[in-house]
Amino acid sequence: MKQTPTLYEWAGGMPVFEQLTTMFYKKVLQDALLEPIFKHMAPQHQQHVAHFIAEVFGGPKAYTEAGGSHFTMIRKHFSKHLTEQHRKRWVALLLETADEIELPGDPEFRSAFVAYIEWGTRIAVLNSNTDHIDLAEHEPMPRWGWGETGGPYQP
Ligand code: HEM
Repeated sequence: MKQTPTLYEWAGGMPVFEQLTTMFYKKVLQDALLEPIFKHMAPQHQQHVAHFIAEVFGGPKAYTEAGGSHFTMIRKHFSKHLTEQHRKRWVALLLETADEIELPGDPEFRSAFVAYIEWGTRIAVLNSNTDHIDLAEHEPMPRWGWGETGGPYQP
């Protein structure tokens, strides 16, 4: 039986994730709605986000090995006051970039990719409108695969 690749492998590995975020944040900084939110971001921001998503998709643990965690990432969004408009634009620009860099376009990969982006961005908006969440600091990184979400989140 053929082994199922991780989403990370199927996407093409780390250079692809780094290309995705590099091109994406160039667009973000040219976008009138998003530029004010991101204009002070750290120069390594693109790389951190690439490493974060790559790890979630089954790639190397570059984000956690550099000292990051799910909690660290969530905390970066605190008090940013993101709106649904910001989120929608962020998603649109990311998916546009995915097409431009020819991220795999097969239905299964794109479905899993979009599902994660939809989930992650909604969480970012929620956490950006608070400065406190009940999440343990050692909470494991999310792991995203090819399948269904497995039902609603019930604490
Ligand atoms: C799947 C969705 C998302 C992921 C995985 C993600 C990931 C990250 C990570 C890893 C950081 C920390 C970067 C660093 O340490 O340098 C970060 C920071 C940040 N993110 Fe997100 N993010 C997501 C969605 C969003 C959305 C939808 C927005 C706004 C529309 C947003 C706005 C920001 C901002 C403003 C920062 C701080 C930037 C700064 O350093 O000034 N994020 N995000």
